[in-house]
Amino acid sequence: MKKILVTGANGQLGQCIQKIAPDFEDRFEFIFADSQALDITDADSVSDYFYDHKPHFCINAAAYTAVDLAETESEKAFGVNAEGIKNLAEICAEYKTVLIHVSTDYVFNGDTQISYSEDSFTDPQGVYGASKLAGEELALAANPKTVVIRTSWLYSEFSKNFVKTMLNLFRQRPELGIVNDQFGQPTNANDLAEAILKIIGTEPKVYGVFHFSNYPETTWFDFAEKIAEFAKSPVKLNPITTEQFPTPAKRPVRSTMALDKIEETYGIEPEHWENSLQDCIEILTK
Ligand SMILES: NC(=O)C1=CN([C@@H]2O[C@H](COP(=O)(O)OP(=O)(O)OC[C@H]3O[C@@H](n4cnc5c(N)ncnc54)[C@H](OP(=O)(O)O)[C@@H]3O)[C@@H](O)[C@H]2O)C=CC1
Ligand SMILES: Cc1cn([C@H]2C[C@H](O)[C@@H](COP(=O)(O)OP(=O)(O)O[C@H]3O[C@@H](C)C(=O)[C@@H](O)[C@H]3O)O2)c(=O)[nH]c1=O
Repeated sequence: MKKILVTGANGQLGQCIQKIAPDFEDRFEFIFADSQALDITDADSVSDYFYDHKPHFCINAAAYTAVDLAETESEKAFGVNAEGIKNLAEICAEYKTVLIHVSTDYVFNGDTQISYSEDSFTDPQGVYGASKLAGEELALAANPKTVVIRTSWLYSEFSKNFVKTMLNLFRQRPELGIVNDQFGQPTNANDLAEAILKIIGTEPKVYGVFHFSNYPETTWFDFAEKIAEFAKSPVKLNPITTEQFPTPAKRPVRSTMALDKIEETYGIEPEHWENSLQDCIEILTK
């Protein structure tokens, strides 16, 4: 039976993969490694882990994802998101392991009128995005069998994310200002987990960069409005500008990604973000 190693297994995406793994256990053996079991920045541990387990596939769900904190923790962000990925990709190349690595829409500068394709110009606006871009490049250079999946605005019932932050704030505050001039595509991490396992299930032969998210684009404000509606919250939301909500890291104004390549190559059809959001809110509010 082929083995799938999942790094960063206790993060948001890692937990979504753990949730659906039983559906695939007739075909694959899963090895879930959290940051304690396997620190991807420790090259010797990564090497020992691969020697012990010899996975056929490695899903890298390990990452440094604190967008604002990264501005003052650049070394840490690059340590995990670039050096850590290089360690994984190099060992994957040695064992002929397919690496499925997850990246972000924050590799783009957001200054666009059309959706970004996989080969669009990258120009990250902050340290997090720059570290993720470095990770993509290192992974693709070190291991020819690498699939990089860029996704955006990830949320789920697990870990920390915008949807859970909003639900918490709705309980604490009668009124909130939410930026309405940043556009992107929210993505339920459960849908991403399904997409990744679908790619693995087809024994991937096409490598490189792919985009995956829910669709179509929206703003953080409209996203928050839907969260409030589905959660039946009485909170009052006010649309504000980016200038009215200053943050240490600059976010892209419009990071909407085109999704046709993953559909044409792997038959993965994106879900409307409102449907996927509703599923998540049902779980979080029941
Ligand atoms: N969250 C989002 O909105 C988006 C995320 N992405 C990308 O999707 C992927 C998954 O993100 P998500 O699940 O939300 O991230 P999380 O922050 O929820 O999870 C990341 C996991 O990585 C682990 N980790 C951190 N450092 C190391 C390390 N050195 N070795 C091993 N594990 C480590 C963390 O463990 P611990 O907590 O113990 O440190 C944590 O469990 C990431 O690549 C991210 O960049 C892309 C777009 C949007
Ligand atoms: C909490 C809050 C945020 N905002 C704004 C700030 C920001 O522009 C936007 C999103 O805020 P957050 O900080 O929650 O999201 P952020 O950490 O920027 O989310 C990003 O995470 C990384 C990991 C990714 O890869 C990206 O795809 C994206 O999902 O909402 C408000 O306007 N009002 C609020 O009350």
